Amino acid sequence: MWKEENNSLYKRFEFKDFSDAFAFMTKVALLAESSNHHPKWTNEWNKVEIWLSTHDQGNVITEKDRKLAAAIDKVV
Ligand SMILES: C[C@H](O)[C@H](O)[C@H]1CNC2=NC(N)=NC(=O)C2=N1
Repeated sequence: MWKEENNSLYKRFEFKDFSDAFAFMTKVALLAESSNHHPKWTNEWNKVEIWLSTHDQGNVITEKDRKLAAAIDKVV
């Protein structure tokens, strides 16, 4: 479930190991490039944390963030 936190959509993902986490990140990177909308994220071994906001609109949550969040949920 994505949470609204400090004007961002936030979600934490956990995988079996680093390889699965990085495979997920690779898919998200491709989604981000094709929509020209990029996550702020961290990765530590099997965990990936993602924050989505729209800088161009002054760092607020917009439809672009909601669309990317929905697309990310589909590639997990
Ligand atoms: C110039 C370029 O279109 C912008 O910087 C894009 C790139 N990726 C982006 N990603 C995110 N998350 N928010 C933005 O506002 C944004 N803007």
